[in-house]
Amino acid sequence: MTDLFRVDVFSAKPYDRHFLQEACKAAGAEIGFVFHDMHLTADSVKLAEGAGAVCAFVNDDLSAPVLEALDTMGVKLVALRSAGFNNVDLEAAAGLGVSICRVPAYSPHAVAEHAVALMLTLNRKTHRAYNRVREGNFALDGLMGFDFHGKTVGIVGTGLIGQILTGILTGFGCKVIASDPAENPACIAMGARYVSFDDLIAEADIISLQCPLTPQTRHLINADAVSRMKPGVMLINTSRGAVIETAAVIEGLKSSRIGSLGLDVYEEESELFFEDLSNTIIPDDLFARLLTFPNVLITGHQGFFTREALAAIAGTTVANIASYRSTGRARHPVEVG
Ligand SMILES: NC(=O)c1ccc[n+]([C@@H]2O[C@H](COP(=O)([O-])OP(=O)(O)OC[C@H]3O[C@@H](n4cnc5c(N)ncnc54)[C@H](O)[C@@H]3O)[C@@H](O)[C@H]2O)c1
Repeated sequence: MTDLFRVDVFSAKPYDRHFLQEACKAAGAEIGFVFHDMHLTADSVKLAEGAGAVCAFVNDDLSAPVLEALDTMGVKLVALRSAGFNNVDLEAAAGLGVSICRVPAYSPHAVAEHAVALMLTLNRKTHRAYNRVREGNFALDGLMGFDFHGKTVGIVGTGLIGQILTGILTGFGCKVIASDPAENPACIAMGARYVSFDDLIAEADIISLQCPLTPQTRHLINADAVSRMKPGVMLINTSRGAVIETAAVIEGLKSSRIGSLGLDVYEEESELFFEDLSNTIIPDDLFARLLTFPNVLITGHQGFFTREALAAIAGTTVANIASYRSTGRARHPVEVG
């Protein structure tokens, strides 16, 4: 056997194993993956002893203590299988000389289409209709929706995903307004109008969050923002959980200021998502409260979960690692600033 570069993959699900091994084979990369089901944490990091790199996902802990432990073990590369990198202490990584890389784009279509799935389901209540019809209940009471055509959709963050979402929604005949510190000409060309965040939340019938989690966007949707939204607004979050302050949207739902809420991400999701907890008691009371609302639809961070996206994530991850091995620099590094 040739000299394989050992990469320890944390939070590894069967689909991660499959797609990473396929990508490795396709690229002819000399990588030996070691898969761990558990998250990367200050406790589990010791499993990476002897590895050349670790490969991590959205709920893995890459805070300073974990990075220091990796550095002490001689692990100098963290390959993220995600676009977002809010779970990494970049300053600490830079100080230690631990390289971080990510998958900047895999399938923005996957996430944009999932946001639309949440919107359409909440609006036309197909999740409730499915159950009713199976029980022989063909009554329509409570299932009334509205036409998307002509409605104003506010997209917060018009990068790769926000741009695809703009195209889909303008195709529906929606008016798209957007807020983003960097205007995207492709969105303007499709008819989007840039406004301030304050104007967006006041004008939109549907608000969709597509920005990264940063210190500026943490709890962007707080009690004050909710109080300035249109009564009955639909709020969709497929970005990162902590862009929304959960307690504030619960109050917004109770007062009916928020008419419906679709979440693919949740601020405390690392304790919940990606695991089968159906035989356990969920200790998170805010999450449990969200589940009681008929107008709330939650999916467990599955926006990225398409065949095309998983193949692209694995392909870019393998390319990042191979490039780091041959040149000392990953193909898509994440750097401070
Ligand atoms: N649910 C999922 O499975 C899933 C999958 C992939 C990505 N995501 C999330 O979606 C986010 C967006 O992904 P992307 O590929 O479109 O990223 P991107 O970097 O292409 O676009 C992000 C956009 O947000 C803008 N932005 C930054 N700060 C902002 C602010 N304060 N207000 C408004 N806009 C702001 C940026 O200027 C940029 O245009 C990722 O950061 C990630 O957190 C979720």
